[in-house]
Amino acid sequence: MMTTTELEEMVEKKTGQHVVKMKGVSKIFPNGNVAVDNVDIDIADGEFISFVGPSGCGKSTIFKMISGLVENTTGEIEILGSQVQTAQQKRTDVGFVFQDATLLPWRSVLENVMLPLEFQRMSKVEKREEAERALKLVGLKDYAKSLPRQLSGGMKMRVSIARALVAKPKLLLMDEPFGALDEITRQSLQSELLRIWESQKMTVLFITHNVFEAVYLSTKVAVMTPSPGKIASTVNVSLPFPRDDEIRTTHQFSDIVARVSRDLKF
Ligand SMILES: Nc1ncnc2c1ncn2[C@@H]1O[C@H](COP(=O)(O)OP(=O)(O)OP(=O)(O)O)[C@@H](O)[C@H]1O
Repeated sequence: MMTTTELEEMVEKKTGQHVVKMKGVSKIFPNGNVAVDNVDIDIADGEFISFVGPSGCGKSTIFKMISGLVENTTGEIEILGSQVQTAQQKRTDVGFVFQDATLLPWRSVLENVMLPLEFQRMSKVEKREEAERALKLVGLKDYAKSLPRQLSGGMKMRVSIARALVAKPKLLLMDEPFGALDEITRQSLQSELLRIWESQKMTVLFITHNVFEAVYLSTKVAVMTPSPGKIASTVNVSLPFPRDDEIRTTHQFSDIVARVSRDLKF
């Protein structure tokens, strides 16, 4: 088991490179809504950071600015060492997972996972092998030929995660991926996600409304408050990895949950 200090050293060692750097970033929509106000945040390589906050505090807008879908009004955003516009062109570096699995219903599970590789210069055999590898990672290798409608909600989400992982992204953006799942499925997918994150050595940015989920998953939690959307605090989650289910019942876990919940109220 990795101790807290070892974990911090591991993240520290990789900290030479910041995967996301935001400085003085604001987004004011044309109707005057200040969705994000003067956000500064540096996210180190290998970090798992959750953004928690009430509806409307700017979480999705931050993700949209990182992915280049929405332009920032002020400030600078650097992703994987380049300005966001350039990062946008290197699409395979960044993977996305949303609350809705958004699978193509007429395509098999394997064909859905192969989608992001469609325009890559690889042979069909290689594409298939990469998709099979991603499906194995999420524990669905036996469902390659199934159609999405034959899967449960949790399995569909696993396919969606496999599709995001197939191009081996360095940065994975997950916008409330488990929000629509029941609590048991949700907890099992949380454990799976941590196992994948540890084995794939990528950086994950994760949006959730659920403080327990944020603390269980993350190395850091960015607590956001609304009107205007701001990062009120960044809380280090100094719990060791790998994290098993028991960790959720420890005092240390409850203390961090209490700290995040307190910051949410400011
Ligand atoms: N296109 C838009 N035009 C005007 N205002 C917008 C637009 N998109 C978002 N907003 C406003 O910006 C603020 C932040 O929205 P955002 O969707 O980023 O919040 P959020 O924290 O992701 O919310 P939720 O948890 O409900 O998804 C909200 O007040 C929202 O109404």
